[in-house]
Amino acid sequence: MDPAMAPYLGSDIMDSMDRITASTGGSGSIEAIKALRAVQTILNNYFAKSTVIAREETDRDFDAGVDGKSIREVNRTEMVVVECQQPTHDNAEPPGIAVMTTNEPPLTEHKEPNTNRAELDSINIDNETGLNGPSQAVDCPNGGNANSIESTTTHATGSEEPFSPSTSLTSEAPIPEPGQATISSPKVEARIDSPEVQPAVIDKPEPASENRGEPNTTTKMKASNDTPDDRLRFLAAEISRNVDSVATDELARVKMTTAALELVGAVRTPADTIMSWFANASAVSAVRVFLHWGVFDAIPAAGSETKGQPGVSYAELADRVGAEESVLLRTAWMLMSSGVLRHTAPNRVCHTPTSLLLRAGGPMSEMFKLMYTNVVEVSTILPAYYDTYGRREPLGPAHIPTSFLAGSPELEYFELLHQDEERMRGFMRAMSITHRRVPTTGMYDMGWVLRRAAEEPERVAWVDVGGGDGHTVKVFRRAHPELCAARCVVQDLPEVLEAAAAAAADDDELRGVRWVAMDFHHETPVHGALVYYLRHILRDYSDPVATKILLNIRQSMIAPPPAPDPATDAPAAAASRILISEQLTTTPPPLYAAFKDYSMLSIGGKERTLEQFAAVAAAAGLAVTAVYRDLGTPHAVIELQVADGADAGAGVGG
Ligand SMILES: C[S@@+](CC[C@H](N)C(=O)[O-])C[C@H]1O[C@@H](n2cnc3c(N)ncnc32)[C@H](O)[C@@H]1O
Repeated sequence: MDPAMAPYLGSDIMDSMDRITASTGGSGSIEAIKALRAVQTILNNYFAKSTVIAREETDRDFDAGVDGKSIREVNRTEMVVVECQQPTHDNAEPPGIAVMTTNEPPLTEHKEPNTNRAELDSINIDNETGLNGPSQAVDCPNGGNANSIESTTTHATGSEEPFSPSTSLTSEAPIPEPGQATISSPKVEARIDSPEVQPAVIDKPEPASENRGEPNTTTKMKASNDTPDDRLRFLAAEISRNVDSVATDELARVKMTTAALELVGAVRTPADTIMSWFANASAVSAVRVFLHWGVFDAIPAAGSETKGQPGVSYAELADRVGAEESVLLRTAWMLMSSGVLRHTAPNRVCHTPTSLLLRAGGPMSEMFKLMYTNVVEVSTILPAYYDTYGRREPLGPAHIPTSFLAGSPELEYFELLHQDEERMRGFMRAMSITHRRVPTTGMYDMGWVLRRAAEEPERVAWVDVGGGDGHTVKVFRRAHPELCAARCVVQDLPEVLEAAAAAAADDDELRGVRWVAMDFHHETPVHGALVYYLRHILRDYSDPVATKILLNIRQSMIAPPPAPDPATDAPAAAASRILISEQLTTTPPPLYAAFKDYSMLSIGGKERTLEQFAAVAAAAGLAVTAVYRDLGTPHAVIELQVADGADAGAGVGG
């Protein structure tokens, strides 16, 4: 897009809005159509820009698998310190008052938020621990054989990450009011990392997309939301404001998408809204058919033009997939009008970045299939499911809608997946692309973990509970090469780890990581680790099941130490912490967050609010001690420790 156009796009919409509100009778709908067109122009320009990004991602995801190094790292964390129910020792914070927030300034290079670089640099690296060694270092204490699986038990349930909503009518972030990513207090006090880091007073910077010498967005927004028309003007301005940075700034992209989609929704008629659901559903249906026929693989990729012509003719394509040309054409039209495929004159069809992601074996194509089953197919039996089990949340882990759909209600979700090896592999592949939409690094302050790992070399530093094929550990170790592989453990079901450990043998980034087979419904075999990391685990389960999983982990944790004993002056072992990396749902959630929660119903899981996480934690004898919230997505890291008075684990060791 020509950047010179940027200032005019917003005013175009605003002019149309003015004309809508000024007009009466029939002309109002004409103006509404003009406004919609203006919004469409914005969206088209936006998607033209995002196409460039998508193409990079397409190549990366498809040709090279997920490459965490090229994932755009945007520092966008807000830390919320919640009421701290413990610990009680001397250097603990007093039981806190709720909700303080910070924003980090955007960074040109990645670092973990709130991490004190100087402090990290001063860590006395012990060569024996491998903490400063090459990332493949395997000679750390507690080191294991990359290919060994250390214990075996069986089975469980789980879920997957829904696919990108970027071209459908969804909103990604919990930003009911775009622009509200900044919190109003000019100075906030943040307890960075209790109990080991002193409280700090931090000046709140403006996020990049708002820091352009324009009037304060939050103030403007509040002033502009008095009437529905003000709201429309605000949304138009919000889109305009973010145009320049949308291709480079993730937060700007999210704000712009959220505002544009809300704007479209606001100027559409209710009947059009209802019909648009079925337009989206038809595109989903067409994708499913084309996946089944192998159409996305039969269209040549860019660069393989025949006789200088892009793509392939409809007749040739129909021939390649064994379909009648007219039915192929009508299905393709559905996808062209949805921006999934591109028509070129006279009778040819080409890939777009979206359709490239749908080629067989790609992680996005696997994600599509998973979501198709869990959302679309499950929807066909949901009324019957509720008639059978009652109109209540599925408690699971068995007797969930997906197992009901499969005709095997007695099975848990992962038992279902394991019945079909290809489906299971597809699930794991789908999980591997969640890092950009569901940030892994960049949210949590890793300072204490790295420091304590150096100070307590006998302890396991990082246990990825339900870590699958280790892709998350990989991403963490790229960001923190000091995190020695042999101090990291990936725990998962035996059947998952068997394949993962074998594949890891050829992967330099995973060499030395320990693989511990287990069933988190029954045990947590690694005791006294610094961190038990649960990414996308609890959301797969109902409250009672999630509580049981946390309870099992608590048995292995070290509780916050009592006050140091002046007689011995022995330094206490750092308390173990659980880090839950998941969506933090707001009430009410925006569309994308609601959709993720709704899709979790299919497997008996749920996305949770902070209060719901705190309740599940409390039932397991744990307390929420900090929350790091991502500003660009609805995701957060919720930190738990053993609550005051609760029994804790068995002590240090592996
Ligand atoms: C939704 S995936 C999340 C994977 C990974 N943590 C991530 O963020 O991509 C759930 C993981 O939990 C594992 N899992 C399911 N049931 C389990 C159980 N009973 N014990 C251990 N792992 C289990 C699955 O194999 C899968 O790897």
